[in-house]
Amino acid sequence: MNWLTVERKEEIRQYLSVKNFKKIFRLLAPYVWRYKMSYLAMIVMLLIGIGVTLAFAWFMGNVIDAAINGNFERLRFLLIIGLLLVIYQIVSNFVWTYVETTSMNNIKKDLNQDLYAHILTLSSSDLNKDHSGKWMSHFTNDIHSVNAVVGSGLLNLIRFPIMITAALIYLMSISWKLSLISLSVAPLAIVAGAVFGLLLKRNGTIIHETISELTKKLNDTFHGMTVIKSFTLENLFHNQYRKQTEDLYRLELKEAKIQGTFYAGGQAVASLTFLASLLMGAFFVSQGSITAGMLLTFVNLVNLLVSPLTGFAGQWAGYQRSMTALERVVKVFDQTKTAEELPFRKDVIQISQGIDVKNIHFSYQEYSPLFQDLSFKLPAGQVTAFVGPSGAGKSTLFQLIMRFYEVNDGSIELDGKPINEMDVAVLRSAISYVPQDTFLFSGSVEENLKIAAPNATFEKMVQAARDANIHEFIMSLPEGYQTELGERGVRLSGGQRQRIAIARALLKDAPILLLDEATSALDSETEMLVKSALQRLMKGRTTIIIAHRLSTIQHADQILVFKEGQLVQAGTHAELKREGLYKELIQADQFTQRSIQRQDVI
Ligand SMILES: Nc1ncnc2c1ncn2[C@@H]1O[C@H](COP(=O)(O)OP(=O)(O)OP(=O)(O)O)[C@@H](O)[C@H]1O
Repeated sequence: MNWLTVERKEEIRQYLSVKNFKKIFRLLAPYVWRYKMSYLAMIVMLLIGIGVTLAFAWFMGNVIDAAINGNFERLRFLLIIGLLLVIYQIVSNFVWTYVETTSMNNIKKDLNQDLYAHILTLSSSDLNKDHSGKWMSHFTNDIHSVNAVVGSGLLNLIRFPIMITAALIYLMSISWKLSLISLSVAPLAIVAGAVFGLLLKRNGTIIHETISELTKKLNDTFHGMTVIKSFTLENLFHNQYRKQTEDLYRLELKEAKIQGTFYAGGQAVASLTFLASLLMGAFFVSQGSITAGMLLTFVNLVNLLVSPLTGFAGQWAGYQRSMTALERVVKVFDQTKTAEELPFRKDVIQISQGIDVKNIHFSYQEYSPLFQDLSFKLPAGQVTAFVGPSGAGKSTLFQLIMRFYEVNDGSIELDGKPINEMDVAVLRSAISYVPQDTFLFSGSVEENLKIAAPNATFEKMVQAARDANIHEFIMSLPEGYQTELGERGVRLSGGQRQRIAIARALLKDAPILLLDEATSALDSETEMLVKSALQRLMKGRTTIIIAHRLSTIQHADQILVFKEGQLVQAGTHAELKREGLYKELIQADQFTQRSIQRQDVI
């Protein structure tokens, strides 16, 4: 059989397997358990509901028989029963919808919060492995599958077998011969259902992947809008997006076709079975083996039996499709957390000796080591500058000092204590990081500054802004410190953002300062404002600067020159300027050279 390729066999094996259940139920069990009373209520309602459905079949048959026999006493009794059944159904429909919706939303809310928290504790290397659009799609897409997996989908998977068994027993008690004839379609229904189920699952999995790709594209579009516009990529992006949405449309259409065929087929099977049972039943009635009422009960029961039979495979397929989405969520939870609890701000510690980088080895990818046996010291209270060509590893050293990544071997010590033995929150509370380009959150200027010290007084915050030379600018904004920043608010220039970052660092008042000097040149006035703000910030702190413009670091206590992960020179500007890579770097920067020469003369 050619069509039964290895991949197909694997696909069928996965479709029939319940192995994935374990993983997903292990993830969801605690959430379900949290709302156990709701589940208990739903299972009780489900069982009563099956009883009520069967009772309706019984009710109709009995009404007919009582009417034929002119038994009005019994009809009155049956009327009361009928009314009670209807009232129960109305009430239970309401209660069911309410209980199911609240428990599902509660579970989704809890899972959402835990997923968010888990992602916040993942290591930078794990986070960088996936596109941010993919991370987003776990929230916007995958998590909603919870409904199908532990909501109505799961309850239907419980309901159907019970319903089938109960209806079958009831049918047999009326007429086993008629039951066997009616059931002859069952194997066909099961096989057809299974095939359609597999098709639905396959298509559904691709739909989830396509949605994830679409989210990635949208994310890239919004983050890269400037690049898109400056390279006039609008048309190209639109074409790519159009293709992706058309692919999604085709897949949804295919799903609709499979589902339509499946439901129509199920309907045909159910109708044919109904007709066959009715005709055979009529014959049995004419023979006097069953009453007309029993026939009515019987055909109703056949319906109750066949629809779950044909529907079961569809449910199974939908279930598996949702499981595929949740599997992606499980994979996120399977990634090791870097901390048991979410780090929170700790009191700032003081440092006396400084940072000692001892024989560290580090690589992002196993096959290309970046640092091998690298050692140097960063004395407390001194200014150290990292210089070197692009890709030398300067930013990576910042990442290692802040423990965004862990060293593979060797250690980085703070006051003699390896940082990987320190509470990461304590370590990071001791460091102010001023990046090249500061991220501003949606919110006011005040909120953006106070992320560094939420309890700081307004006066202290204003003082920090003054020291960062940004207060005047903030006051010129329409609502001063209450002006909205971020995507929907005021946009700041590079120099202004940098001074906001400096104000944040001043407010945080940490003993270690990691400063990634902006690469883009600022105009001379702004540069002066930034420089004087930085002077104030660096005072009394153990400072490490990644220097892109060498003119700024001539007064550094030590300069470390890196090349391809190796420390090639170390010393002061005066010691290093006449030789080696440092000299080459100075020569490469004509502007810097001139400015240094001028100062040398002075
Ligand atoms: N997240 C990452 N995953 C894999 N490799 C990385 C990652 N970040 C940096 N690298 C690689 O590590 C090396 C050092 O990069 P790093 O950013 O530390 O250099 P740098 O000296 O700061 O350069 P620049 O001055 O251009 O910022 C480079 O080869 C870079 O490609």
